[in-house]
Amino acid sequence: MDNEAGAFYRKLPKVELHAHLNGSVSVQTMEKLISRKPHLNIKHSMTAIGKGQRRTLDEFVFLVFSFQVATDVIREFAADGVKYLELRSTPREEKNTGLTKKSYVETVIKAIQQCKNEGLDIDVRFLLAIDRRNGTEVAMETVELAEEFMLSSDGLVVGLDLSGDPTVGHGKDLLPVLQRAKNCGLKLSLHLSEVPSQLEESDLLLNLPPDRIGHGTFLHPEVGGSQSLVDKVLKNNIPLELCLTSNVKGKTVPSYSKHHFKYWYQLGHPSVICTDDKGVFCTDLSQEYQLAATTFSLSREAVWQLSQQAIDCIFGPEMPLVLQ
Ligand SMILES: CNc1ncnc2c1ncn2[C@@H]1O[C@H](COP(=O)(O)O)[C@@H](O)[C@H]1O
Ligand SMILES: [Zn+2]
Repeated sequence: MDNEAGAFYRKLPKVELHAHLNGSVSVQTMEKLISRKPHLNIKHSMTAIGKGQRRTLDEFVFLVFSFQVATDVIREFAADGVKYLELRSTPREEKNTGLTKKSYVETVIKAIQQCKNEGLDIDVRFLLAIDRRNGTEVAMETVELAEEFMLSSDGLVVGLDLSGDPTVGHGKDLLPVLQRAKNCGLKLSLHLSEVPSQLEESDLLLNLPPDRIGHGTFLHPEVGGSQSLVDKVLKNNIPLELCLTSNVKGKTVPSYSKHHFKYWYQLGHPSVICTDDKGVFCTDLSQEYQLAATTFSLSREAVWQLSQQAIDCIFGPEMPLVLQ
């Protein structure tokens, strides 16, 4: 990376709207936990994400050290010039240790507050994630938890994410749960058409409509989607969260130049550059902006506008700061 350009992207004030907490844990954090807690015999574990084995922190270790892990992740985003961050994570529990889903959410909230108290120049909000692999009942529990925290977290919990293996389950089973969440004021960001041939599911979920779309890789006709799906997205002006490295490394997109960023950006549709899993995919938001700029020949002015436009897509009630 050329230094002057690298500095520009790092200094650029940025908004990150699609970051899974566990997938955002850096190798440095993993190494730190390993060296500080040798008795725990912590190892990196390999997790299948997309079509490959990726390095993530062991689930048990992640849960036990979730406070340190979350503060590290937030500090790293802040150091990368991210001024507003929405983290998403699946509430998890560990019966043997008494860690509950509720205490997990509280821990992440405490980490957010700790970073605020330290005076870090970043505003953080939290989306609870529904893992589609866990079925409708768990999804409903997650919505109830999100409702509870929306009222008790001083506005830190703002919505829900739908994620997990996109080939498992069908969105139609989750419609009532998602509708309920929407009715009570939770914002919805849904992983949609992350893999091909999900036209029916995407169509149903777009009728909600969601407040933002994660990936939307296969919505447009050129890749087997349809014009009517595109029209729904445009009509409802639903922003897309686009993660270049994640999609190329996850092999849902053949190359950077074929990334669907081009399609939506050319339409003038709100397209927000995001990292997805910065730890897993060894990237950061500056790098993603730089990749988008070099791949699609964006001027610095255009890059600036791209990062400014992301402010209109946040779930927080208002942008408490002016990006400048
Ligand atoms: C690469 N594309 C992706 N597609 C779908 N779901 C993904 C994902 N990347 C991550 N996750 C979801 O995020 C969880 C990890 O973060 P948390 O443990 O919840 O913090 C994964 O288990 C998966 O459900
Ligand atoms: Zn994702």
